[in-house]
Amino acid sequence: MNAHLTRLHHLASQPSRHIIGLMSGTSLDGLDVALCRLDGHGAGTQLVLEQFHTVPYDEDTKARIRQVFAREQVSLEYLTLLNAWLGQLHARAVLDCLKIWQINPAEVDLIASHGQTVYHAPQHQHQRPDFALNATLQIGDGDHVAVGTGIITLSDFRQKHVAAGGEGAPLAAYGDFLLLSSTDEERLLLNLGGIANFTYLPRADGDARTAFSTDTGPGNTLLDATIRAHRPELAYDEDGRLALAGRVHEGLLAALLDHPFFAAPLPKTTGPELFGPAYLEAAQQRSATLDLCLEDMLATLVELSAVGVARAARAAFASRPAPVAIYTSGGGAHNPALLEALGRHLPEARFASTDILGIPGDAKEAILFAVLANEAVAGQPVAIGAGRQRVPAVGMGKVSFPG
Ligand SMILES: Nc1ncnc2c1ncn2[C@@H]1O[C@H](COP(=O)(O)OP(=O)(O)OP(=O)(O)O)[C@@H](O)[C@H]1O
Ligand SMILES: CC(=O)N[C@H]1[C@@H]2OC[C@@H](O2)[C@@H](O)[C@@H]1O[C@H](C)C(=O)O
Repeated sequence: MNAHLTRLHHLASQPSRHIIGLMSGTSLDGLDVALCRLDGHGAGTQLVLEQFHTVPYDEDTKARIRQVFAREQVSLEYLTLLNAWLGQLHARAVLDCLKIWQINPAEVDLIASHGQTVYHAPQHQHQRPDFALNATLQIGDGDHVAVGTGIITLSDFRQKHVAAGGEGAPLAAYGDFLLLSSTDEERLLLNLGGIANFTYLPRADGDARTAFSTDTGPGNTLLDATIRAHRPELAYDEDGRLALAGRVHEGLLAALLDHPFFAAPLPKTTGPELFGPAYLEAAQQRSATLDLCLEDMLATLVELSAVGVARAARAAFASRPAPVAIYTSGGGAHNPALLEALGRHLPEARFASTDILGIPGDAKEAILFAVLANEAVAGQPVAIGAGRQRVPAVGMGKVSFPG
């Protein structure tokens, strides 16, 4: 038998595994690297986050990704080169982290590599009559990560979800369900990344078929793009200072909300392909706000993100406006302006960070891919959301051997 297959077989039968989760999200701020120890699998999964670091992308890396990111037309040569280049970059980032942590790569059992989403195309978004399907593309090939690190790597998690009838996202529900279901309360796990999304978790003794995750609309993506356009020296509106100094422009907000995505049924996914500069400029034109000051723009975009979350949360809890616990994660959870707006739109909710559940908010997405890899190797397809469209019960991740 192939020695790597023997190793994988051995790993699958062990009581615990060391798995590095890698996530590079829509904000292009860097690569999140989470070294996890995962004991057991399925409902018995126990997680210890042993190390976490975000390896920041330098300006050259950001610029390279932006050449293709969410763009309808790109150079095929450039995309091909970037796929390999990013895989190698991610492999080096893992080795750098292991060196800093003084851990031998041989002590790591698996890498779970999300890669970089460069284009997300659910059917409701691309609306092409010649392609009646959902599709999504992540690059930073897993073979390069495996060969570059010498560690067996699982990657390209989203294709199976699409193949089985999903939109390829959000995948958070599968890991959230295993790690964070509670016997005491129903939960929303709200991730405020470039795109905002949440997982609805019924109580652990409740009906697992009702668990699901959905995108809710923009999180930080339009805020970051707006800052970059007005103040190129700033990466984002730190601590929401500029947004807090502005006032919501109701006309612009109404124009932004006048998009079918916000009324579409759950679960749904989206990306910067939709919520990008063209969408924003069209809404500004319709509301005659092309010369709105930066502070008011940001205040309005914060409001948009919060309204998107609140509308989806109310749809998730349609029949029960009961108090609900909302646990935040992702970069937007550090933005007081966004948290203030969310509190106003969901006054019945209790907000806290996922940190108090033992999952640091900045590491959560990388951890979730480690959990998916753990299930792919040692577990079963996670059965949630049965009866809902677009939430297939599948195992996810393709295996790359280092040699
Ligand atoms: N202190 C802060 N104040 C305001 N905003 C912040 C702060 N820290 C982070 N952010 C926001 O969070 C963003 C990064 O978020 P995060 O890393 O969760 O995104 P991502 O994982 O790339 O996105 P996605 O989950 O959509 O893939 C930054 O670009 C910024 O907009
Ligand atoms: C296609 C894609 O990469 N989607 C991301 C993105 O970033 C946030 C949101 O949009 C979410 O749907 C998803 O990531 C998380 C990790 C998920 O799949 O749960």
